Amino acid sequence: MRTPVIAGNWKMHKTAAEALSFVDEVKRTTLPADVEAVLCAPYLALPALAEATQGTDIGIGAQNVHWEEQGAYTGEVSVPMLKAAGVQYVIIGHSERRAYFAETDETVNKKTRAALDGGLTPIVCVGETLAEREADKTKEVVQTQVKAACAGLSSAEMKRTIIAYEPVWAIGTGKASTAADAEEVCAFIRKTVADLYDQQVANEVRIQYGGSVKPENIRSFMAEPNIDGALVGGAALKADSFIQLVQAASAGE
Ligand SMILES: O=C(CO)COP(=O)(O)O
Repeated sequence: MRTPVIAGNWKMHKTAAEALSFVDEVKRTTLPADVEAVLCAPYLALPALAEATQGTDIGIGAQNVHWEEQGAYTGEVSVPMLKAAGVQYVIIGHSERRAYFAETDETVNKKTRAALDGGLTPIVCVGETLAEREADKTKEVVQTQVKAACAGLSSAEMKRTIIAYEPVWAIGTGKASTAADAEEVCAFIRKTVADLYDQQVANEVRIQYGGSVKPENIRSFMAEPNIDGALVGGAALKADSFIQLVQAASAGE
């Protein structure tokens, strides 16, 4: 069975010191062993977080990465740099990066390729805007994004890739998708992977839902067969809320 992944995306929140006090609080509880818990922090907090979580089951992720290993790319950070800092995951192609920082399906693919080559687990974000949903284009948009992001990946690489379905209209709005609607799209993403690879690969790929997930609604998403966890923004900024989200994703709940 697929291990659920609950990943907090802190976006542009928390200094290194604030990140450390969050982790101190999380470390005071025992998190369920059947859930992968990940914190995706701003670059500057990553080395401290990686050190503070050594010997725990908490994974650490970045929120972006460049596809080259090094070079004249002012302001960028590479996969080997993240690896050296103790990072294991990286969010790629978040809708905020697509909208504000000109990320395209092509750069998302290059970053996914680089992450996998360098031994990081990519969390690739896909999702439609409100206008696209209203124009009944959700599946078309998501399929195009998944196909582009995963172009050229081997079956083994695809299995290591996490896909996060994040409808743009649900992010930070307090208006989460219904669990049924999210399930429909996540099932469609799994079918897209099955068509691109085979059913076995599709069965192993983890697909998260993201967009206004909170402790109060996470159980409804986790109850769906094709939703394997969540990518969480606002509700992952407080340790007690993050702990509740991870606990709610456990089969023991
Ligand atoms: O963008 C998100 C996670 O990547 C979702 O953010 P919110 O949980 O704040 O809606």
